[in-house]
Amino acid sequence: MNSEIGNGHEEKVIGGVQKKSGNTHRKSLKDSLDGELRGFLTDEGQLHTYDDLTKVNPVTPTTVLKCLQARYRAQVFYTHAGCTLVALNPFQPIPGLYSQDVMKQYHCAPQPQESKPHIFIVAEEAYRNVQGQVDPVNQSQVVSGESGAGKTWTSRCLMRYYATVAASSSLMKSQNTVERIERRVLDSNPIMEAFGNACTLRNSNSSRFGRYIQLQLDRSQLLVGASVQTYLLEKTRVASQPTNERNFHIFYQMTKGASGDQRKDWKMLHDQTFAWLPNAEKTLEEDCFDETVEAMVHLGLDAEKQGHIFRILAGLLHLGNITFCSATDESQPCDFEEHSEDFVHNCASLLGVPGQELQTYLRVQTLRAGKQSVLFRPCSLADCSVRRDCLAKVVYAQLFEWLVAFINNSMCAKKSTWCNFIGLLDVYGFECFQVNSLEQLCINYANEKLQQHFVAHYLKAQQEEYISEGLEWSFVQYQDNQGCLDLIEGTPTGVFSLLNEECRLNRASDAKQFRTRLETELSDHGSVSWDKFSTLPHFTVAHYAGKVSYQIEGMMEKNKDPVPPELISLVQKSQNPQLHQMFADRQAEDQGTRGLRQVVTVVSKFKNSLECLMKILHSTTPHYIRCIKPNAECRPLTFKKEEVILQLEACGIVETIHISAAGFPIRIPYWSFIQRYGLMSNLTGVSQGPGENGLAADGTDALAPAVTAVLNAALRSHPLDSSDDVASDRGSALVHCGRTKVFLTNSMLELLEEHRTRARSQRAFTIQCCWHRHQQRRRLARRRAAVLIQAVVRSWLVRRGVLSWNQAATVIQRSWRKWRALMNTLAEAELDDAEDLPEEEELDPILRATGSVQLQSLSEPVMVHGWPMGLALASAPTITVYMTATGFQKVMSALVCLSAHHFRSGEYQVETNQFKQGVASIRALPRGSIRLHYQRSPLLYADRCPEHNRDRVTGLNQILLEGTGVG
Ligand SMILES: Nc1ncnc2c1ncn2[C@@H]1O[C@H](COP(=O)(O)OP(=O)(O)OP(=O)(O)O)[C@@H](O)[C@H]1O
Repeated sequence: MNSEIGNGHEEKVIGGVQKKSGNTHRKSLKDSLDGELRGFLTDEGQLHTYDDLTKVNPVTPTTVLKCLQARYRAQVFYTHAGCTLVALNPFQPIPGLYSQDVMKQYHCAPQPQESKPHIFIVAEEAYRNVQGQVDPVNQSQVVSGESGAGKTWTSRCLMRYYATVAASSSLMKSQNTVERIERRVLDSNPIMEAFGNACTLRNSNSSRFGRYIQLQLDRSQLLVGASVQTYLLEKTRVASQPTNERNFHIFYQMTKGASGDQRKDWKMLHDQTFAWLPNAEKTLEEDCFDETVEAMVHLGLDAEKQGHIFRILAGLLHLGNITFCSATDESQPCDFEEHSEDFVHNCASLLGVPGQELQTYLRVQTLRAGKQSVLFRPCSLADCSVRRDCLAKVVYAQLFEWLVAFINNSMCAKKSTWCNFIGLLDVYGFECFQVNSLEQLCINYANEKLQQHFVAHYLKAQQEEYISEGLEWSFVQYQDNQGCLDLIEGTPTGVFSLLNEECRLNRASDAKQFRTRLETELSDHGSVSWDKFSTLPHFTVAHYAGKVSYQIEGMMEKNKDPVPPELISLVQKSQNPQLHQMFADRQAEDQGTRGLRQVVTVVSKFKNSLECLMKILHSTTPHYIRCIKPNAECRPLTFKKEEVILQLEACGIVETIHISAAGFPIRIPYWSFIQRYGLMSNLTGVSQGPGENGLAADGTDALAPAVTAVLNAALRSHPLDSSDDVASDRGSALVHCGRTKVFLTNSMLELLEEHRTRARSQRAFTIQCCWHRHQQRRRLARRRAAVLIQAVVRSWLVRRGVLSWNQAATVIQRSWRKWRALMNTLAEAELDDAEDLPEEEELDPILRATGSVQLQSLSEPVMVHGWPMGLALASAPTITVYMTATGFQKVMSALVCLSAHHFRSGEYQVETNQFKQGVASIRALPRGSIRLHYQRSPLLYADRCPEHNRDRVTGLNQILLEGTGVG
């Protein structure tokens, strides 16, 4: 990246004009602090990270410039400067900087201003202001800067942003309308640029007109329409182009992009050259005919209308090739040069006007003598050229105006459908050339007006507010340009008034005479000066951005902008419907206005339209975007400090920075302050609305003590110095309490915010504790209630269970008793038949004691309880059974066991004599053998083994067998 610093001449002379770059700027650039201290205050390595120029430390033009340069080097092109956005032109497309995703990102951000500085922040801020309906709801964005700084580019980006944002938030129903309007708004750009832009020395796509675009939004902030207002088209360019510059793009587009048929129609041969198309060999990306035609189609300009328009333009090109030569007889009109005959003919044919009349009126002036008689006076050679140029200028200007009206018709919504608007003002920046004339005076006057608006909005408003709030603060002196404005627009002794007066006097204009008049009338004005030694009459105006010297010669003629009436009548006869329509309207207009005031001069027209614009601006919330051209050669990524600082001063950024940084940029009404920060000193009880609290006797808001308490609390939170308060030195440097507002520096605001965050987190903690306690209590109470309910239910269930068990037990007992009684009876009856059992004393005492049956195998005795005895028997080869039949159940068990084993075959031997019958009695014989007497038992169920599959030893049997070692 290149970086060039100027050599700091006392006075920089640009185009014969003294720019305010001398002492001031050199001082600005050298007002740097001592190197070590500067290094301590500002980390130069981090300069590119500063998003706001008012935050660099210390805020001087030098550091600001360095910051901008560092950011530019890091390819960061947008930086805030207080309420203004500074946009540096990269002079090369930056991928992804304006993509749809980036637009959506800014649109959806909760706090867009906290994102990286971007043109979309300004766009979104304006859009949200409309959404929030904060007064004044309508918004305007003033994009300014010198030629080539990027104003048109920025306006295009803003338009694309709104088209996207409005479309993205639209409902399906309105999608078509939004797309249609959005498309049309965007399509108006290529047309306006083709007809209104040209390649100049300073910018290859320079807008030669100013424009104010109004984007109309409905209640839901959808884009429903748009309108364009244009200012001061540089129509002289049609007929005369400054050296090395070009005509309007549309002419080159036509000659380069026309088809064979079109060329034929427009009478343009391939090798045809046109005097009004200099530098035609230069090919620019703006020479894109197809794009213009496509946009025309989208906007509703059909092929027929386009044909008429292009024929008019081609006619003008042929007109430019007409040249004159003096007639041999001086009383006769000038002659056409030889080659011009064809061009006159072509021109007449393309414009659809009678060829003969065109030839006449280009060279002859008609003078009315009374109502009837008309005199013809041949024009001088110079006048002939002037008349030719006049015709071209008036036709082109009228065509441009018609196009703008057509675009407006196709985009503008009905007044009933929109309620708010966002306006984009793209105006030419401050201009000063070698030779400056009426155009520059008008342009610089417009810039003065806008600067005043800026000053009124920001700088002046700040100062006035400080004063009205009783704030004692040494202000940075800003340049009030009211003096300069009075010089230009003042009545009756302003430049414009005197110029108009001169034009209305029906006499030949004399520059020297007018200069003397100006000098006499304006001698008291401090903003005008005269170079007594200059040969050319001129006057020098001290504009806010520097001194500009205006040449008086030709100014009056330009102001009158006379159009020979015979030429107007000629085009009114045109067979070209477009041309005819354009001038039919003009006639009505001219007649009406001329009736009221003899001459409507250029400056009075311009002044009126500017006043309307200023009225609109004053009724809206303004946003400022200052485009900066980092180098005059339009080289990518080249930053020239000297050129940038001039522009920063010219657009008032330096003043903005000073005021923002030195003063108290934040001001909050007392009531709002208490609302936000009252919690820091437990002032939450303050509930009055704004203004309800009234003012104290000295005009101070009655909330002042409360505010002071909050501020003191914040100031005393300083870890090192807790004795600070509002009145202390540190306090008064950070904050000031006005009559109704608190004025804060950024650092005080940060301190307050920090304090507030802490206070809020303390409150949040307390609330959380209370809430947890409350939750805990509720949980405990619920648990207790649940336990109680469970206890009651369980006891009820137990009671119910016990009751049913009791009943069941009673039933079982009863049944059991009944059954036992029955068994007893049966057993008794059975045992009555049995033979005598051995005496009790003969039994083994063990058997008697245990009540068990002992099965004596040959190897070892086996004790068997209950029915598994059968198995034991089965596994013993020879068995001797001793039984103590102390109970009937035991006997029955033995019976069951013994009855079971007979189903097993072969492995053991049991002596039975009644195999198929049940055991009727058991006898233990003295020799150790057992004798079983079977008979059918009435207790059939007792024979049954619980195991159905008697062949297998499973379950308890298995366990028992294992336990006893059987098997
Ligand atoms: N943000 C940008 N990114 C890339 N290139 C840019 C940007 N802004 C401007 N340019 C380049 O700078 C050129 C000049 O910009 P633009 O035409 O917008 O200037 P201007 O201020 O409107 O000039 P004028 O007053 O002469 O119309 C553009 O053609 C474009 O090439």
